[in-house]
Parts: sequence; C-alpha cells; structure tokens
Amino acid sequence: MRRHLLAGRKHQPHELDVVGLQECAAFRGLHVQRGEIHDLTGCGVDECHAGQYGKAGRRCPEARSGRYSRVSHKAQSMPHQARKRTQVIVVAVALAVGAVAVPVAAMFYLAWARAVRDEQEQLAEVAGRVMLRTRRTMDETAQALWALEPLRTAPCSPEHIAQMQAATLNTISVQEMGFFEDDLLKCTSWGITTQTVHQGPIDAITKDGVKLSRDVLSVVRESRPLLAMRYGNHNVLIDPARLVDVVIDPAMQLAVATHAGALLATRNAPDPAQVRHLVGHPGKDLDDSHVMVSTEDGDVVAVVLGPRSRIADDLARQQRVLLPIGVAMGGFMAAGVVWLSRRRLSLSGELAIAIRNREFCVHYQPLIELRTGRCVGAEALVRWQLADGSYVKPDLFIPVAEETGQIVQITEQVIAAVGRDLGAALAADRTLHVAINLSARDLEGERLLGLLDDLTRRGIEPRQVWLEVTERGFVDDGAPRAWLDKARAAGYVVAIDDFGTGYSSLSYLQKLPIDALKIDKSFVDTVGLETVTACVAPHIIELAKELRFMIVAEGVETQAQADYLLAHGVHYAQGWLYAKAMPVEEFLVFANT
Ligand SMILES: Nc1nc2c(ncn2[C@@H]2O[C@@H]3COP(=O)(O)O[C@H]4[C@@H](O)[C@H](n5cnc6c(=O)[nH]c(N)nc65)O[C@@H]4COP(=O)(O)O[C@H]3[C@H]2O)c(=O)[nH]1
Repeated sequence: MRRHLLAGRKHQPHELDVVGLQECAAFRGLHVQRGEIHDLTGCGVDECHAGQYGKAGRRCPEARSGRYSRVSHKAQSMPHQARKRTQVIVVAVALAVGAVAVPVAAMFYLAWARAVRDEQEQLAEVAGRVMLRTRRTMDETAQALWALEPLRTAPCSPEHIAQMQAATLNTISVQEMGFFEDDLLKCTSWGITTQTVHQGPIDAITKDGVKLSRDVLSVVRESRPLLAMRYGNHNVLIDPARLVDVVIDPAMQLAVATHAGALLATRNAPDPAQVRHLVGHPGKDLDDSHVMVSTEDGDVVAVVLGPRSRIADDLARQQRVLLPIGVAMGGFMAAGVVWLSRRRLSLSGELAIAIRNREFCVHYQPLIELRTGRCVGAEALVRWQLADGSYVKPDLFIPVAEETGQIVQITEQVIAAVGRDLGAALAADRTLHVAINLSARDLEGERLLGLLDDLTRRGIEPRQVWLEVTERGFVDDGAPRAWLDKARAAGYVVAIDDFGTGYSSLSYLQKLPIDALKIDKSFVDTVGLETVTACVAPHIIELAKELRFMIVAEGVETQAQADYLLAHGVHYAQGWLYAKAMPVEEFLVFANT
C-alpha cells in the first residue's frame, strides 16, 4: 500500500500546502512550529491561509485550520498501513505454517491409525481362527459325551468301557473318557479305576450344559494339566493346547477364557491380567506394549495379543504412501494461503474489503460560475477513508478499480452518498448541480440508471445531475454510447471530462452526445505561458462555444487563469483558486457563503 500511496501521483496538493504555507508565513513574519502557524505579529494567520489558497473571503477549508493536519494525516496512514501489512503477513505466515503442519500431522496420525487398524485386523483374523478351533473342539467333544448319555449298558461293564474307548479313539481332541458315580471316578476308557478320584470344581457351564473344569490331571497316564468337559456321569479330558493350535507369528500371544475370565488355554504365556481386561472389554485395544483383539461367542472369549513393535513395519509403509500426500496437500494449502494473502495485500484485495465495508465517502469540489463568482455546484470526488481517518486519493485506486471492474460498486456507493449528502440542497436550490464521475465500465446495463433515478426520487431534477465521462467512455460506439443516449434522453447532463488528454480530435467533438466539456487542467496550466501546447486551450474553447457546449475549466489555480478563461467565454471553473474538495458539511457552508 505504501508503494501505491507514494507512486504514480498526479498532483501532490498537500506537499504544496506545506511549502506554500511556510513561504507565506515567512513573508508575513509568522512563525511555523510543528505544523502550526503562530501569529507573532498578532495578525495575518487567516490571510496567509486564505491568501495563498483561496480568494478573498473564500478560504480553502483545508487551509483554514492553521494546521497541516492533512499532510501529517496522510503520513500517519503509512504506519497504519504498515501495521496492517505486518498483521496480514504475520497471520499469513502462521496460516501457511499451519497449512503445511496440519495435513502433514494428519497424515502422520492417519498412517499410525491405519497401521494400528491393519495390525488389529490381522489379530482379529487370528482370533477368529482360534475361536473356530475352540468351537470345533468343544462341539466334537460334546458330541462324544452326548453319545453315551443316557447309558444303555451296565456302568463300567466291558461294553461300557469299550464304548468309551471307541469314543476316545474316534474323537481326535479327546484324550481320555471317564465315568463318575456319586462324585467318584469308577472307570475310564482305559479300564476300571482303583484310585479314589473326585470330580473337580466347575469353572464354567456352556450353553449346552457341558461343565468345564481346568487343570485336571489324568489318573491313568502322566500328562500336563488337561481341560475336563463333563456331561451327565461322563467326562472327557482334552489337551487345552488344541484350542489355540493355529498357525501364528511366534511373537503373538493367545488365550481362550471363560466369560468369567478363567483361562482355559493359553499360548506364548500372555499376561493373565491383560487377558482378563480384554475379556471384560471385548473388541480392540492398544497399550504401551501390545496391540490386542478379542472375540467372543456364548461360551468363551478368544484373545490375541501382538507386540506393539509389529506396528512399526506397517507404519513405515503407511508413511511412505501418506506423507507425500500430506506434504502435497500442505503445499497446496500453503500456496492457497500465500495467494489469498497476496490478494489481501494487493490493492484490489484491499478495495474488495473496502467496498464490502463501505469505506468510501464523497468530497465535493465547488464549481464556480466565472461571470458571477457564484458557486453553482460541485464535483463529487470519491475518497477512500482508512480506519485511522486518513484518505486514499482516487488516482491511486480508481485505475485499479477500473481494471478489475470494482469501479461499478464504487460508483454505486458514490451515487448513494450524493443522494444522502446533497439530496435536500439540490431539491431546495435548482441552480445547483452535482457532477458525478463515471467510468467506461459503468456505462453498461440498467442498474446505474436505476440508481440515478433514485436521486430524482429525492426531488433532484435530472438536469441537476452531470455525468462526467472521460474520452474513453466515448471511444466505443456500442453499449456505452447507447447508455449515454439513454441518460441524456432522461434529462441528465453528459459532460466529457479531461478533454484533450485522450484520443479525441477536435473534429470528433461534434459527433459526441454531450452537453458540456471539461477542459483538462494540463491545458489550463498553459494559459499565459509561452509553451507549444498553450494554443490548445483557446482552440478547445472556441470549438466548444461553436458547438454550444457548456464549458468548465478544471484545475484553475491562479486569478490570471480565471481572468483569461472568463475573457474567452468559459462558463464555469473549478480549482484550488476557489476551493479544494471538501466534506459535504463544509461544502454546504461554502455554497451558501
Ligand atoms: N493540482 C490541482 N488539482 C486539482 C485542482 N482542482 C481540482 N483538482 C483535482 O483534480 C481532480 C479533478 O477530478 P477529475 O479530473 O475528475 O479526476 C478524478 C477522476 O478522474 C477520478 N475520480 C474521482 N472521484 C471519482 C469517482 O467517484 N468515480 C470515478 N470513476 N472517478 C473518480 O480521480 C481523479 C482524481 O480525483 P482527485 O484526486 O479528487 O482530484 C480531483 C481534484 O481534487 C487544482 O486547482 N489543482
């Protein structure tokens, strides 16, 4: 913004103010200190302000204050803008860092979550196989038991023992079968029992009514602790290792437990406490050392634990796939942030915000009838007011707004402001008019004409509204011309602005649909000078008179220029000789003075 404010300025009125005011003060023996004039002689401050910039009795309101407030004002806008820029840059950097960090962190997390999920899925598949194995073992064992109940032979008769032997041999999981009477083992599949053996405590009862007892030892042969399944008077002994006899990674740990948490079978020595925890909370889990999964059916719970280190390999694989995606997303988002912040920092971005926040107001530069010296109207000049109260001059942002098309919204705000500001004054005094600047891009569609009609609904007559269009607005013979014809037909006055600075030749002038011509300041400046272009102003004036246009001279700064223009038949003048653009309240005072 700073660059914009400093570069490409057409006029530098405030700097002229300072120099001029200082010179004037010195001439009159006044003392200038910190932007204020102190009257050491007791007179002359007002004269100095008025004499240098306004004609007698009509002091330029900007000079009247005795301060160079607008000069310092403008200077103050720099730190404000710089602060704003810094804020935007800081926010943009923070967002850009976030834009990269968030997707990369998200991908780290996703890779971790997917690695854990994959591992748990593998464990769940093993748990499913363990459960299937357990179910089959228990089911076939139960079948063998049910086949002997009720007993159809004499208990422990050779036939009965043969039946038990056959069941033992035919059922792979069964190691031994026994027959109990009055809680005592009477015989087994291997013959009559001579020892006193009681039925052990029951750990669980299946939904089929089979009772389960752990850690039972065979009385017939030496064995490790077995799992007893009992139904009626018979029981079978099975090796619990069968329940967990599935192909697994050696690092995995397995367990089959009852719903009460009693371990029926384990493999690779899982921690009983961990197993019991999973029995109580079936599903998937993860702790500092293990990934865990459990699955259940009505009778038992199968638990599988894998070391957490198993995740690492899969994690590295997932990261190889996902991290580049995260980095790409981060880069994309960071680029978006950079693009947005650049846009925000760009003038058009600032303009968009200013339009949304309605930061524009209008100042009015009086238009003087040369013959009478009377104020007969004003040119509405848009001002972009910054948060610190300073203004951005239109030369700085109008070209950008025209380029981007934002000018249409600005013009809409200007027309609305003119209605609010001058509606009553124009309705009360039909000799006053207001000139509104339009850009070529404004001359399309019906919307703006509708807004102008809103002005007339405030009691303003169309002839009191001058539409100032630069030569560019007339270059195109198509839509803009038709638009201007419509506006003229509705009674609005069309003026060609900055005449002579563009493409139009003098002969072209007679073909234009205009009522008034504004002579550009650059030609007014040549009045009375011995320059090559000094002859242009009289030519323009003569032709405009021939074509019966109203003639306005812009940028009149000296009385000599005003005298010359009056002598040559120019009707109106506008310039710092009379007044600069000013807020509406000051203009209304000026117009009535
Ligand atoms: N050095 C000097 N300058 C004088 C003197 N008298 C007037 N000026 C300045 O000359 C410009 C006259 O307006 P313009 O030729 O229409 O030139 C305008 C106009 O082309 C454009 N502009 C201003 N307001 C609007 C608007 O509402 N819409 C559009 N489309 N353009 C606007 O911005 C231009 C610059 O406007 P401003 O900065 O307000 O500058 C104004 C005014 O302050 C003088 O005696 N000496």
